[in-house]
Amino acid sequence: MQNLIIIKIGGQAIQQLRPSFFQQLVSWRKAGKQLLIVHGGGPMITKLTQKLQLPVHKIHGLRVTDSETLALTKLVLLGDAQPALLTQLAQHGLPVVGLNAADNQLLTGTYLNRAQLGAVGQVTKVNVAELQRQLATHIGVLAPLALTTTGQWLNVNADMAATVLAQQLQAEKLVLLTDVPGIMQHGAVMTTLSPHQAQALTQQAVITAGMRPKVQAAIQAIQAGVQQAIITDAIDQPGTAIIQEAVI
Ligand SMILES: Nc1ncnc2c1ncn2[C@@H]1O[C@H](COP(=O)(O)OP(=O)(O)O)[C@@H](O)[C@H]1O
Ligand SMILES: CC(=O)N[C@@H](CCC(=O)OP(=O)(O)O)C(=O)O
Repeated sequence: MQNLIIIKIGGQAIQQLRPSFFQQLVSWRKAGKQLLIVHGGGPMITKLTQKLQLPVHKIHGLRVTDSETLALTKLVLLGDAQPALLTQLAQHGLPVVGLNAADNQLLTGTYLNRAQLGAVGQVTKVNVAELQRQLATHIGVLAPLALTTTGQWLNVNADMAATVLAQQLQAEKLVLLTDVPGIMQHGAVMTTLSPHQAQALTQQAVITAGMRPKVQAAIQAIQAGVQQAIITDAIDQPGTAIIQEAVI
């Protein structure tokens, strides 16, 4: 889908969307773009987990998800984060549809490392035809959950889910909208980042925590043929563009 833009919105970012975000969506739609939003909700999941005095444990930005945490994750993503986003989009006159893995087997997944991470998954199959049908008329708002072939729910990092979708739907652009203006080094935003630089900065612990899966996801998208992958805090700001390694 050459005219498809996929936007991943982090949980923090959902709560601080600016008027320019909605204006950009309106103008993309006028220009004939199809839009799919993959939403996060990590901070809200953490808040509820802590409120219930359950442990929060992350490994390289991925939430270790036992059965209680999985139940809370589904509750927050489908009962709080997604409706919060749908309401804001609808208030700006945008046609939206809320989606999740269980709608016509939209996202199928497998466990990433069950022994270490519990019910954390990766998306292995996308029901492309169903998504194309929905996106022809609506802005899709999709939760980062997948279902195994035997019907087990999996918690998927939203950046990773957005990337697989960008690959499988052959999106022209992937925007990872977060709470920082881009990848920072020495207090400044890097305008571009290559896979080689990303590896070095991760080893030097400049890129840490939730930025790790985000950067890996953006690299994977570019390497799979998505033309643009951007990490930014505002949809109309350049942020950090992930670029292919220069050929010497
Ligand atoms: N080099 C870096 N540049 C910018 N942010 C970084 C960097 N390394 C780690 N981070 C952290 O990554 C966070 C973004 O990841 P995350 O909290 O998972 O966001 P989101 O919820 O939007 O997916 C930033 O708020 C910041 O704390
Ligand atoms: C496996 C895993 O870590 N899943 C994420 C899913 C939500 C998410 O990615 O939300 P943000 O984009 O707001 O961080 C989590 O449980 O936090």
